[in-house]
Amino acid sequence: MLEVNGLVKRYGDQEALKNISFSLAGGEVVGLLGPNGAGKSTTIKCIVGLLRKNSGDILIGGYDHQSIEAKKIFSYIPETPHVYDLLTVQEHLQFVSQAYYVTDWQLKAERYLELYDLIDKKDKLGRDLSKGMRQKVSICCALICDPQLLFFDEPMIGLDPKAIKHTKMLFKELKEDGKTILVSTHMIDSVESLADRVMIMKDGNIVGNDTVPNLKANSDASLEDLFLEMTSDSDE
Ligand SMILES: Nc1ncnc2c1ncn2[C@@H]1O[C@H](COP(=O)(O)OP(=O)(O)OP(=O)(O)O)[C@@H](O)[C@H]1O
Repeated sequence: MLEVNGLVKRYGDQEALKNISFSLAGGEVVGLLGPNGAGKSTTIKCIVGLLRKNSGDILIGGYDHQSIEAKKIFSYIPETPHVYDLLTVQEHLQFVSQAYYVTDWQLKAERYLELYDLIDKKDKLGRDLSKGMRQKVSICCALICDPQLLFFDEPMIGLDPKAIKHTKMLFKELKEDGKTILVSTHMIDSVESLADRVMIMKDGNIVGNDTVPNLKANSDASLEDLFLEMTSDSDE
């Protein structure tokens, strides 16, 4: 479903991604972990085409990631949600649905709006939404087009406990439906319970890429301890 080969991204002189390669099979849920500045958001932004890569190949569903065919397959939930100031919550869902030719969007919209306590906010304009509400709208817009592949960049940030609970539930549902998910997060516990595999980044490299049981093999350490060990600087 996703193939990343030799991805390099530089910001000026700084090499934020140092030739990384990985793939996601269809139906896999993969957690992307790493300390602040490790390169998680840069990786996701390069894949979804928001940042121009310096080199490397990225294929989504076998298509170049910049192609329309690839863009039909995935949704992206950014770290910082962007909404349209002058569209209401309901209009966001209608707009995305029409762009993606979703026919039964009203029913789906109702379900997601209800799940995220947005029913009574559906006529509120984007510019009047709180950060958490914007994040909820962003998630609802991504889900309504029923993508095969989803990229979540720290989806829980800004959400209230109820929304976090429902988002975890949605992850389970998406996994059961065979969706492929790459989720960047600092919530190690959630990754441990939901992800088939974990990729750990440090300084623009992938320093760990395996299932949680394999990463833990021959060790009594928790995933959190392993993460801290793999991402520590040797002089610490
Ligand atoms: N627009 C930018 N211009 C210059 N450098 C950038 C830019 N965006 C990110 N970087 C740098 O690239 C590196 C990777 O940043 P990135 O945002 O991908 O990390 P991250 O793993 O997502 O971090 P966090 O957990 O804090 O969100 C960091 O050193 C960061 O300072």
